[in-house]
Amino acid sequence: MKIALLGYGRMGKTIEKLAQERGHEIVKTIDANDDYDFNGAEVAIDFSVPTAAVANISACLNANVPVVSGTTGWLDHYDEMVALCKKNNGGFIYASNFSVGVNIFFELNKQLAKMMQGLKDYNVSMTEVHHIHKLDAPSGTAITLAEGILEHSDKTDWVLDAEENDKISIKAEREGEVPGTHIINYGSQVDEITIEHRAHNRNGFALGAIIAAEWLKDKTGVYSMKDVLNLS
Ligand SMILES: NC(=O)C1=CN([C@@H]2O[C@H](COP(=O)(O)OP(=O)(O)OC[C@H]3O[C@@H](n4cnc5c(N)ncnc54)[C@H](OP(=O)(O)O)[C@@H]3O)[C@@H](O)[C@H]2O)C=CC1
Ligand SMILES: O=C(O)C1=N[C@H](C(=O)O)C[C@H](O)C1
Repeated sequence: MKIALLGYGRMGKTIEKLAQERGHEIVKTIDANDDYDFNGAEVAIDFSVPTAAVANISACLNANVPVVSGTTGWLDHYDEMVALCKKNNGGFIYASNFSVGVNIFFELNKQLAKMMQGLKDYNVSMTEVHHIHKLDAPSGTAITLAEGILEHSDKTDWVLDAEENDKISIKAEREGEVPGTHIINYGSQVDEITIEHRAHNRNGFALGAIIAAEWLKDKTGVYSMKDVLNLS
């Protein structure tokens, strides 16, 4: 498969290595100020920066190149990208986290939220820990986890680095080179329940994005990682 990489940083380089090991060819890498010549790419993978994602995804869809995006921090514009994909009859997948482990954790989180619904003695909160270079907070994964809890909770929203009774408090910590840790806690006066996902490196995110690209290559439509992994 011929792949174009938008964003050639930590994730772009990890994806390049794993994609080549799977027999794929990186035909183009696009960083800031590079032109959008996709050089015959059959699929594009965008792991860039929050301010570039919309332009990058639009350029792919306008060039009829199916696009997998893992960039976080731009989701206010998600509906616009969905509309553009549909208008162009293109292919598009966004996921806040492409690792198989986190996608299972997303489902576990929803199941736990369902079980805790109505148990007023417990208060839910979340902590995410990432490397000091990360531009956005809270992480995209933390937002997806919060949305999963909100589906089964009396909480009305999430709030970053603050405590409000009717909101899920998300604490964002930045520490060294941590690849990504997400912790959900239900605490009461008598005990607490904690679930945690800890990435050991970036390979899980990268492999998931490549699997998504292999899956999307000949498809049109807007999909999620749940479709790719066939999670019920
Ligand atoms: N969904 C998921 O599974 C995961 C998502 N992410 C997300 O992916 C994104 C990238 O993460 P990471 O690789 O660690 O970040 P990096 O900062 O290492 O890489 C980002 C790259 O994008 C480049 N860039 C800047 N502007 C543009 C532009 N206009 N077009 C194309 N590229 C551009 C940067 O270049 P320069 O340095 O020259 O500015 C840099 O090379 C983040 O949003 C992160 O949150 C990360 C891991 C997993
Ligand atoms: O910036 C990162 O590194 C990561 N970003 C994603 C996010 O914001 O959730 C996924 C992963 O946690 C690593």
